[in-house]
Amino acid sequence: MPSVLITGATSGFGKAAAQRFAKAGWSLILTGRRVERLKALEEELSEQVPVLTLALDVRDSDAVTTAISGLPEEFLPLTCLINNAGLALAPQPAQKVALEDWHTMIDTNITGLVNVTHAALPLLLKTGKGASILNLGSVAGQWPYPGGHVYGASKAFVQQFSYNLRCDLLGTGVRVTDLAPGMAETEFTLVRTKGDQAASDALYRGTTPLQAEDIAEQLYYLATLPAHININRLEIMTVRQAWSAFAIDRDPA
Ligand SMILES: NC(=O)C1=CN([C@@H]2O[C@H](COP(=O)(O)OP(=O)(O)OC[C@H]3O[C@@H](n4cnc5c(N)ncnc54)[C@H](OP(=O)(O)O)[C@@H]3O)[C@@H](O)[C@H]2O)C=CC1
Ligand SMILES: O=CCS(=O)(=O)O
Repeated sequence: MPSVLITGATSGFGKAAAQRFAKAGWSLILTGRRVERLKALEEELSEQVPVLTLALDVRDSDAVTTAISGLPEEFLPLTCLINNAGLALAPQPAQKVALEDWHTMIDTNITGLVNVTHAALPLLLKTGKGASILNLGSVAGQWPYPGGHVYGASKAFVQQFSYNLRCDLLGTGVRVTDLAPGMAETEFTLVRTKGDQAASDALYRGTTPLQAEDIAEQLYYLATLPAHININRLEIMTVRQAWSAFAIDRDPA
């Protein structure tokens, strides 16, 4: 039975991915900080497949290394790592943002992802052919927009780190993908606005955002491709989202 390690499984893409991989019979290693949610997910899915939950903050490199290096034999070999835990904060312009918010995004989206990858690499290399690292990037990593500042930059890191990993893992059979979604309705905007439910509802109202299940389906597709195929980057948007024109600063008329 293949096993998948999913960071940020307590909500959104991570939770939907746990449900999707469980449906296909994969063993699940699920992480996140919210213990109650992990417990609820374990209760829901352990009737279908073996589930191991690890209450982890991905920013804590010692905790990450200890947990992943000590995975029980029952959950090995590790076939897929989904580096999903992440967040955006402070949608205001850069000049109005608290430095702490920038640090939180860097510590989570960059350092956290690197911590988990470093700890899981020995296990994935042991699995070799057919193993995958699926990194949650974002359209924000490629396309700038107002208020994107450190969030977009952190996702650009995810893309380049994914590509560079590909170079080093050549010959090992381990695949790496930067999965880059556009607007998707999860708790993402609630977190970004520090709990402003009205702002979150307003963003998704009157359109058709991607749903967590859409991304989970892509993750499952990527993890189960024939072992000789590596999709380097997969950018995915709702058909109701596209780019916009350059902004121009003009003199008053
Ligand atoms: N929704 C969107 O529009 C898009 C989202 N993304 C990316 O997809 C990923 C998932 O986002 P999404 O599902 O939408 O958002 P959610 O807010 O719904 O889920 C985020 C998950 O990340 C976990 N997480 C956050 N910080 C930490 C931390 N320090 N340690 C461990 N886990 C953490 C949360 O768990 P807990 O709080 O329990 O720790 C939660 O399970 C993120 O990387 C995001 O940047 C990319 C493109 C589009
Ligand atoms: O990564 C999230 C999608 S967006 O808010 O940057 O469009």
